Amino acid sequence: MIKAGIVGGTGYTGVELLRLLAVHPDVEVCAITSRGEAGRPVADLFPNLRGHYDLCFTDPASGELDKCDVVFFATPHGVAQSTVPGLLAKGIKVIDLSADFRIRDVALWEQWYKQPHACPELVDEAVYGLPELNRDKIREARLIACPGCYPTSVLLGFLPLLEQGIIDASDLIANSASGASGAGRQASIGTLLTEAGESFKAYATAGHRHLPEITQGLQDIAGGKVSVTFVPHLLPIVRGIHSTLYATLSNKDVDLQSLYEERYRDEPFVDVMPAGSQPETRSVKGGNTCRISVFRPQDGDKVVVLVVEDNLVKGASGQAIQNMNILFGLPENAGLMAPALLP
Ligand SMILES: NC(=O)C1=CN([C@@H]2O[C@H](COP(=O)(O)OP(=O)(O)OC[C@H]3O[C@@H](n4cnc5c(N)ncnc54)[C@H](OP(=O)(O)O)[C@@H]3O)[C@@H](O)[C@H]2O)C=CC1
Ligand SMILES: CC(=O)N[C@@H](CCC(=O)OP(=O)(O)O)C(=O)O
Repeated sequence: MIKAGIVGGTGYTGVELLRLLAVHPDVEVCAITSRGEAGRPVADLFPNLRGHYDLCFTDPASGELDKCDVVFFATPHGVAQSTVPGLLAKGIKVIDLSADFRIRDVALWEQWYKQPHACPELVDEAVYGLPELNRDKIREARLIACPGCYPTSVLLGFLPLLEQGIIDASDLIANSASGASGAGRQASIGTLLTEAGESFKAYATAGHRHLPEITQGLQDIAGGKVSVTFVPHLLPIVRGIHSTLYATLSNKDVDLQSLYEERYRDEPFVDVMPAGSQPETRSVKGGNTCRISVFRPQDGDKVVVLVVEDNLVKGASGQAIQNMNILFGLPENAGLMAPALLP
């Protein structure tokens, strides 16, 4: 039985990890931290977990994490990097849901995240936790940097086209939208029902911190320079990411549907939908599956890729558990097989 710890247990990705791990056959959660709720039973704060956990929150500095085999960081940026070196030195594996170790160019990370990096020496060692791209490296990792929810959708959507080199990589467009839970439980006023409800808007249009992560990932896939325009939007829903991706085909003779079906045929959590499908976020709510459909409107030279995922599952906690399964040699879908919740 793998002993898991969670730092940041009172947040949305933290409680999502608890929900998913509650039914994981090979994992026992033995520590979950909160600075403000230490001593309080987890199920007090999250009644959906009653009957599943007898655990109480502990302070992050309590030392409880030392008895874990793996620790998940479900914390804001800048938190994991101050604790990770000590955990790794004790032989504990780390799976970080924050952006602390995703961007290899530390100066670029510091520019976008507006803080000095506390352990730049670990950035090059960290493995970017997108299984569909890095499964073999994840298997051997000590430190895994889970992708952001938007980057997960954009990278999986563009991946087959860039791998085959059949699009102009100098002019990619990613129009993405997220449910309000993407901002986290301690979010700003902007995601309150009274503010976000019955409305739809773009944000960070001048530049979002996912741009360098998305660019790095697309360039890793393409093996060369990529230029992408990324515009996030806020949806008046709780969960869900919808990305609409645009590119110009440099080769119009490729059967796009077959290309996507072939590339993702053996991927347990990428569903290439039948030609002409319109993926909906409600079809992935609570599940770890990312659904994709691809179009070439009017048989022209543009390709449009539609991608949906649950930002808290494939976009965060589900993908983190998928990475843990790979890391510990477990069935990759262990604890992740429940279908999405619909309606
Ligand atoms: N929400 C989403 O859809 C996604 C989020 N992410 C990333 O995952 C991480 C967590 O996000 P999310 O769950 O939404 O965030 P929340 O704001 O919901 O939760 C943050 C958690 O971190 C804890 N925390 C805050 N500061 C510290 C600290 N200094 N030391 C220890 N714990 C701390 C808080 O616990 P307490 O105050 O009780 O100690 C809280 O439980 C973030 O980096 C986010 O960017 C990634 C993909 C998707
Ligand atoms: C709606 C909303 O606010 N979404 C968040 C995305 C959260 C996420 O993906 O987490 P990382 O910051 O770890 O990448 C945002 O735009 O910042």
